[in-house]
Amino acid sequence: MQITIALTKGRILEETLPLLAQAGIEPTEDISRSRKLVFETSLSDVRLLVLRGSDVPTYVQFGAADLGVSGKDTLLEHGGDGLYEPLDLGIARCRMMTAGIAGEPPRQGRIRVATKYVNIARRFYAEQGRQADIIKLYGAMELAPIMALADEIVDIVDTGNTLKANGLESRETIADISSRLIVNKAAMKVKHVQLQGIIDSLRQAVAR
Ligand SMILES: Nc1ncnc2c1ncn2[C@@H]1O[C@H](COP(=O)(O)OP(=O)(O)OP(=O)(O)O)[C@@H](O)[C@H]1O
Ligand SMILES: O=P(O)(O)OC[C@H]1O[C@H](OP(=O)(O)OP(=O)(O)O)[C@H](O)[C@@H]1O
Repeated sequence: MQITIALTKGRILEETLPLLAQAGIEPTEDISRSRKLVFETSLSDVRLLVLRGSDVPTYVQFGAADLGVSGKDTLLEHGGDGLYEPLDLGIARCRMMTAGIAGEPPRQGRIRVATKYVNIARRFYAEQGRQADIIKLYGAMELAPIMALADEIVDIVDTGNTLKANGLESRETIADISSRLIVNKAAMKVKHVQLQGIIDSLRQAVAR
C-alpha cells in the first residue's frame, strides 16, 4: 500500500531530511530546487508532501497523509484528534513562552495577549486563573507590546535574540517544543506493518 508522509517545510524540513535518509527514505529529486508539492522517494511505496506547518496535522488527521512531521507547538494549537504521536524527533527544539516589555513588572488584572497561538494562550492563562483577552496575529508578535497593542505575547523562543532585539524579555515557559512524528489512527490499523517499520527506522535514526 502507498504510504504518504506530510512534511513541514522550512527549518523543520531541513532537519527532517537527514533523519528520513538514515531511515532509507530519500526524495528522488532536490526538494529545495523544486516547486512541486509531492515527491517520490527511494522507496517506491513512500511519497512525501511538503506543506505549510499548520496544515500537516490536518492532512494526517483526515488520512490524506498517513504520517506527518509537525512542531509540538503546531500540535498543541491544532489539538490531537485522530492522531497518534509515537516519536519525539528531537529536532527544531525551542520553547513556547510568554514575554513582555523588559524591566516592566507583569500587569495585574485583565491583560491583552497577542499571539499566533490563540488556543495555547487561552488554555495557559485560564489554567493560571488570569483573565486574558487574546488577540490573533499572524507574525511579528514582538511588535505588539512595543506598540501597546498587547501587554504580553505568547511565542516561540530559542536563543532569545528576537525578544532582546525588540526590548522584550521572556516570562513563563508554557511548553518545551520539538518536532514530533504523527500518525493517522485509522492508517495505523490498516497499514500497521508498513507504518511500524518506518516508525522503528526513524526511532533508530533519532537514537544515533
Ligand atoms: N527559533 C526556532 N528554533 C527552533 N525551532 C523553531 C524556531 N522557530 C520555530 N521553530 C519550530 O519550527 C516550526 C516552523 O517554524 P517556521 O518559523 O519555519 O515557520 P512559520 O513561519 O512559523 O510557519 P508558517 O509558515 O506555518 O507560518 C515551528 O512550528 C516550531 O516548531
Ligand atoms: O529566540 P530566537 O532564537 O530569536 O528564535 C525565536 C524566533 O524564531 C522564530 O522566528 P523565525 O526565525 O522562524 O522567523 P519567522 O518570523 O519567519 O517565523 C519565532 O517566531 C521567533 O520569532
